[in-house]
Amino acid sequence: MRTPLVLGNWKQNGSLATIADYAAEMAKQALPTTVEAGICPPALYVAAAINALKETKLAVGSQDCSEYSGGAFTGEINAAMISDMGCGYALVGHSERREMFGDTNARVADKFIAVKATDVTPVLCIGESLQDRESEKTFDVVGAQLRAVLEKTGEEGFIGGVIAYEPVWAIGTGLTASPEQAQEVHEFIRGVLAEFGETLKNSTRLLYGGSVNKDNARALFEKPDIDGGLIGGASLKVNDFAAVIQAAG
Ligand SMILES: O=C(CO)COP(=O)(O)O
Repeated sequence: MRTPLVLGNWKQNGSLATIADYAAEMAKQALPTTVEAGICPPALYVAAAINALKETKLAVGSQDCSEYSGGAFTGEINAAMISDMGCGYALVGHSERREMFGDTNARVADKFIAVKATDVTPVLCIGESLQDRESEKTFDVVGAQLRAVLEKTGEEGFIGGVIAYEPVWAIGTGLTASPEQAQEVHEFIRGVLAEFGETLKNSTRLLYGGSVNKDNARALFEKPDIDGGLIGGASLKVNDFAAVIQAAG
């Protein structure tokens, strides 16, 4: 049995004031006890978010993690620091990092391994572009992104990690993959995991991300290989995010 997981990725949004309001409103929401949930605010606000969300069910995560363990890497934050602050999760390989900040498959694998070496759960983000999908390369691209990590970690080194499938064409566009399109790729991902071990295949939680909102979440989460979501825009509004978490229960 895989516990559903819903994470909000705030990207470069939020402030001390919005975090305080958000936490106060979230504390009033009845969230299902059967769902794990959290938000990933900008790194600078992790401490404030952890403190503000104490009275809620929400954990806090990091949006990225350095592949290096420490030293002269200006601007970077390592896995030990993310753990030290009390984060439950760290995203690695988000498409915005891959596209705009040069995160290659090899670097993302090293980031995953760095997070996995701590008590923080790594969330490996993978997904194809519109061009990939139109040229029928979805499985090639997603498979290569996933294998780049699995070939370095093996089953043992991956177990406990989470995968978020986020088709790039569905991120922030309002174009959601249909539940059938998402399920098809999730089933493919589980097939790749099976090449590395049955336990890995059965235990790994697979999240869908890309324009998930309170209206489309339930149909996506009902699919057999979709174990929750990674939510961008809709995670910034308490009522919307709470409804998405409820849809996973
Ligand atoms: O990139 C995403 C989450 O990481 C998805 O963003 P949206 O939900 O805003 O499309």
